[in-house]
Amino acid sequence: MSKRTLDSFLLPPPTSSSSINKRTKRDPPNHSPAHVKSKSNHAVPKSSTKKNGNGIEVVDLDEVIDLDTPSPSLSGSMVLPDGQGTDAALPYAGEDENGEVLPGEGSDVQHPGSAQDLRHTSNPQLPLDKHPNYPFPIPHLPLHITTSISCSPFKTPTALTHLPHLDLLHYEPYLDAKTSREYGEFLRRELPFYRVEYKLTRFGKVADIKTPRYTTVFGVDETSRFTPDGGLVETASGRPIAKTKYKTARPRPIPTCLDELRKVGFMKNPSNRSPQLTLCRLFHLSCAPVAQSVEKATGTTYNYALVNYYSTGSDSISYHSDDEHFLERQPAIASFSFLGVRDFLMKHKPISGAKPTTTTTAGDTFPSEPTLSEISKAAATPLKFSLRPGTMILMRGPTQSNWLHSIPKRAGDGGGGRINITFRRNMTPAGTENYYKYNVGGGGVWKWDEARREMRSYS
Ligand SMILES: O=C(O)CCC(=O)C(=O)O
Ligand SMILES: [Fe+2]
Repeated sequence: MSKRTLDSFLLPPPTSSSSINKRTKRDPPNHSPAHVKSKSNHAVPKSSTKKNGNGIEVVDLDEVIDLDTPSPSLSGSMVLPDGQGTDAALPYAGEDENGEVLPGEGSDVQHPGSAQDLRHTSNPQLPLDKHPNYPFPIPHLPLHITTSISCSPFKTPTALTHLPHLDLLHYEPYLDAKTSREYGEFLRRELPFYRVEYKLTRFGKVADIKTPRYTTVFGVDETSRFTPDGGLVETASGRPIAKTKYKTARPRPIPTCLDELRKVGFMKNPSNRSPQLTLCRLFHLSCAPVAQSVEKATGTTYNYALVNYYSTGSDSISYHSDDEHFLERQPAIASFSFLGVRDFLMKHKPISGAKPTTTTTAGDTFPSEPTLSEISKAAATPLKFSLRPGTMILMRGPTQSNWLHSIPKRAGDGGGGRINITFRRNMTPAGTENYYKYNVGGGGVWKWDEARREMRSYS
């Protein structure tokens, strides 16, 4: 989420329909996998519509989506990535600020969190990465998790296109239960998280915003994409980026992150600006296998991964849409859930004005052009998904520009904490700034304490 998306929640939605449903040359060449089960043009069964505690009608999609679809046989239908079998994680020691590889052994690093020996998380065949200015060993994603991810998706997705401007693939699940649990635990245990605070000026008043969840982000830059070997970056070919100010495809410095690291003593040598590369490495090792799998499954490329951790039921994200100008025109956003189960609500933005034409990415057409009353119904009747571990939702086509989504607060511990990763394709430097500002930005540094099973503050 970003300030802009928060604004788009607080402000009345745009009334012009001119920005809706026009496909441009920049749109990704989405394809619909042949095995997608379509729920397009099907009315939602009445029995799935219930009133929630506030008397608002909610369509419970768990009763609409067929959860019992047999999985593709792992020998017959698995999606094998190119180069499968070559482990994503190679021995690596970090880099200096010029991108030179640093020696991996002999570091005299003192670990503020040294009680945590993270060795068990690593692929036993590979040495741990270290970096003199980052206090934790940099683990490799265990090989069995990488291998299992490369055999995903585990189930065929259901396409939901039965409501105006909705174009969504629902993988229930995308990763099998064991892989989901181990991967979710790996991400929670190994990634640095932030509790971002920022000021928001609205109508002349400045509000102090405290983001009600833990966040972290990994991106390469807007000209690049994840690489199969978990290495640094590879410039995307054939995609001209107008006015890019970056000459080389390298991870960006993350000044706010560096300041935080310095403040809390993560950096022993402040003149060395390399920790961000180390963190990029960590993210790359963690996320690249999933990014590659989902690129293959959905025919879209990604260059950013945003991670949310909802530690209790009080952590949440309010209604917003991810339709910022720095994403592609009709962005495809792949959203994964791990560990605790939380509700995901979606509702159509209230639209006034001319009727838009609707064609879904899957090529289906809404049976008739949606009427204003169909749109208002979709705006007044939220859809509810229970996001279970391993689930993936791909929101694409006109969905982001027309629908809002949220993870509401709920009583209790939020299922023991939930991890969410969204993969996105950022097109401009402004997107990079935005992502780092609102997902790393100001506010404290946190890391999971495995012994106490809670987030630990390093601020
Ligand atoms: O946690 C989720 O499933 C949603 C996260 C989200 O909407 C976002 O990060 O923009
Ligand atoms: Fe979102």
